[in-house]
Amino acid sequence: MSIESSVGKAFAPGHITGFFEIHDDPDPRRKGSTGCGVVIDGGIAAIVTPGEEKTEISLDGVSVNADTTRSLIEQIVDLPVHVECTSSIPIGCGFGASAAGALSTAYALNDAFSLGLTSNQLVEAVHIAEVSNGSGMGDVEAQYFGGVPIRKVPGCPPYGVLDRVPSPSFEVHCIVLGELSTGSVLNDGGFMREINSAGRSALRSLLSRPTIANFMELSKQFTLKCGLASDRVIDAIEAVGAAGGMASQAMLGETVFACSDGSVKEDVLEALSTFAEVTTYNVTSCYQHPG
Ligand SMILES: Nc1ncnc2c1ncn2[C@@H]1O[C@H](COP(=O)(O)OP(=O)(O)O)[C@@H](O)[C@H]1O
Ligand SMILES: CC(C)(COP(=O)(O)O)[C@@H](O)C(=O)O
Repeated sequence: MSIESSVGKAFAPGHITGFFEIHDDPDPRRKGSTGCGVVIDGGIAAIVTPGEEKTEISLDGVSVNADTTRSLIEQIVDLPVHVECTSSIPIGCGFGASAAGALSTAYALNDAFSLGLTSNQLVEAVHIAEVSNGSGMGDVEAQYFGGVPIRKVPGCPPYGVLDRVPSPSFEVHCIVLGELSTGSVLNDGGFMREINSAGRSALRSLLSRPTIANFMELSKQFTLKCGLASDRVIDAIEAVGAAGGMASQAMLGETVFACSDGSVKEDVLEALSTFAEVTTYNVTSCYQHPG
């Protein structure tokens, strides 16, 4: 395919982190987070074409800086490109949008320009872009792994080690109450001490009982311990609990995510909808119930 006619298209899913711990390292490939979250069917789609004088990125039709995506592009191509992103997740609200935007762009560039890179190589480039911009620490590994990824060892392949909470597909219901900048939290030493100690003990407990119910409970305890939750986030989490469901804060966002047994789903949706509009996503996981 000639450069003039190259078009690449790809989609990458969002990832909601329930709890995490940051591990520093001078090597960006080894720096990252451990923790657990859910990969959802909403995410970011990218269409890539050759650019003219300079690289241009748009998000839902508006021209954006998109520093993480820009650093990713600079690592894998040396010509200007045009990237059109379309998002079905909120940006800056704990859905891993920066990683989803860069990962979909990476796949689309690989396709458009026949770069011949493997998935692991693309994930590595996105991971380096995320870590060096401070926009995420482990979302991209989770997004490429799918389901309910447990990040046991930080970093991109071959350093990071992942596993999954085994579960059939299920729904998560989300409300967004505001934005929270990932960078500002990661740079706050006070928050990070609480986060790291709470994240470490949550991972240990999850590995001794890897179920969705335990993941939700540990995520809630993490939220309460690390001191990031606003009163409204805590009120919404409690309202879901009172309706018979389980909820926690999406890290790092002013967002609440919830799941429930089918029997109380309507009550959980009603409780959440008193705070904000509810969006439901699907989490595809390891296996199906036989019926
Ligand atoms: N391709 C992209 N699509 C959407 N947002 C992107 C993209 N690349 C970088 N970003 C940036 O990512 C930032 C949001 O990331 P962050 O604050 O980590 O929140 P989250 O990842 O939870 O959405 C936004 O400022 C946005 O401009
Ligand atoms: C929690 C966070 C550090 C940030 O997540 P987000 O705000 O969604 O980019 C994530 O990247 C992780 O490593 O778990």
